[in-house]
Amino acid sequence: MPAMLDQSKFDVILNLWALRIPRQLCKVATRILGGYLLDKPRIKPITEDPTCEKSRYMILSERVQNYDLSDIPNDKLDELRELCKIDVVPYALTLGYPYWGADHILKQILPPGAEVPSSFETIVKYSSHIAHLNIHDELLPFKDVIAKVIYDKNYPRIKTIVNKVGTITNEFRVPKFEVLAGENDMVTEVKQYGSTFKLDYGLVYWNSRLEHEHSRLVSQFQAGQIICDMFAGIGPFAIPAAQKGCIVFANDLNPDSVRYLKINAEVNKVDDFLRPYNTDAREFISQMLTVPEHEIEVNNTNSTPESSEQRQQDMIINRESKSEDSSLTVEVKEVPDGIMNKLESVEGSGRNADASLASVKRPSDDCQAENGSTYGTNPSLAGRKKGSKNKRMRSSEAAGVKTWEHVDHVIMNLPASALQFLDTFRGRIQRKYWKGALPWIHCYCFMRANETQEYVISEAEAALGACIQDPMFHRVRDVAPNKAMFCLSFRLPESCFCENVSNTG
Ligand SMILES: C[S@@+](CC[C@H](N)C(=O)[O-])C[C@H]1O[C@@H](n2cnc3c(N)ncnc32)[C@H](O)[C@@H]1O
Repeated sequence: MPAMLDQSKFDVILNLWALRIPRQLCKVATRILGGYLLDKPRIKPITEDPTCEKSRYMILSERVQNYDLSDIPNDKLDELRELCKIDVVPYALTLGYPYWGADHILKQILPPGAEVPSSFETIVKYSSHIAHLNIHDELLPFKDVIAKVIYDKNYPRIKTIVNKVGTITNEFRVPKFEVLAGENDMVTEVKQYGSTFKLDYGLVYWNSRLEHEHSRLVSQFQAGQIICDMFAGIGPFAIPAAQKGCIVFANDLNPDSVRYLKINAEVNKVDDFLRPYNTDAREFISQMLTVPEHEIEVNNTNSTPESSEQRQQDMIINRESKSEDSSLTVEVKEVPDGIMNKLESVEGSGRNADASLASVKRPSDDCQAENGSTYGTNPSLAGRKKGSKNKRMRSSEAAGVKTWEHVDHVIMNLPASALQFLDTFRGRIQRKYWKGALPWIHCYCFMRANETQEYVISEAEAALGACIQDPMFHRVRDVAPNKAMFCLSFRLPESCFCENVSNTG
């Protein structure tokens, strides 16, 4: 319900002077009176003359206080008198509710000293938006009037005003909202860089303030790499990664998030590059990294252990059968050149560890040949060629990918508890089947003012049961005065291979 607001309370009446000037001379008179005309935002100093069609009122500024215009220099008045007869009239200007900004009005409504809710998160909805307020407890009695003012002052850009109710306690990280003003419609559409996201703001997690972080992390991925997103939400990492040509396995426990994730994959035309899952993150990683029974059987019937030559042969056969199956095709975007970052340069050193794969053609090999730099680590996708414009591919890129053989990056954006999920990697990967370097883990976490990076690393190491080499911290944003969100990136330690740990979970 719209709050009652006596708008006349905000009227301020300015008693000014105006000059009645023939309409056709207003332009010249404006030049002469420069600095002495009314100068207020959104108010025109030239207005209708209610008594005559052929003339206009030129409203003088507050500094002109006298009827005899003695506040205006004589040379200006002389010039004006040469132009026409000067006719001075009193002019009362009312600055009312429509004139004032939300900040000015709220300052008058709220108790003295109260912090005026000046900023709010805006969720874009084509041309209109949802404004998400975070009204502090002491201002809750004023929530309706605050919402009404913000609505009035931002309509039609903003069509719905919501306030977060209570703290987020549910595992899906979805805040509870109450609609305070405007349409009760939480389904919206957001654009971030080149991606479009549909979502129901009342059912799924969304935070526009992470836009830069989504883009920062995805900028470190290369086309053809395999990405696992354990807490994908509606896809703000997964969709842009797939748009870049990565093969993305994206999971979320919230069925509504997964519903929108699928919609967004379609909207952005990347459903061939993204496979959605709706399960617990531990179960998801288990599915991704555990070698399936049938693979083990196939492997056991062949000579055991599989030789590196056989593995290479398998991959070449895989690749050939992929390219033969061209009945369903999609177009693949060209991969931008010249992307080389810190992660990749570190990656280059680890990748060569698996020399047995050296002769298998990889996307990275193509890059190497062209740039002399080393990208990517994805033997499963051998044959995807950087820069091969409009190359015809199988319709589902994710279909043939064996994630227990290789994953390049794992994203863990559940800052409140992601560190505790790291135990799921303990002894999960079988060295015998794994190809190339171990994945990069990007684990989001909160750090309070009294906590240190060393503390966070010790938590991560305790969960992993392994020592982390060269951890990298990136400060994402401050979430409270004493609390910041970080991204901890590191290469999964070799000691996480299942042969090395007792807990093979
Ligand atoms: C902080 S949000 C991040 C969403 C998205 N990655 C983003 O950056 O906007 C965390 C997500 O994890 C999901 N989630 C919470 N617990 C989970 C679990 N045990 N397994 C899988 N997903 C979970 C929530 O539903 C939520 O969508």
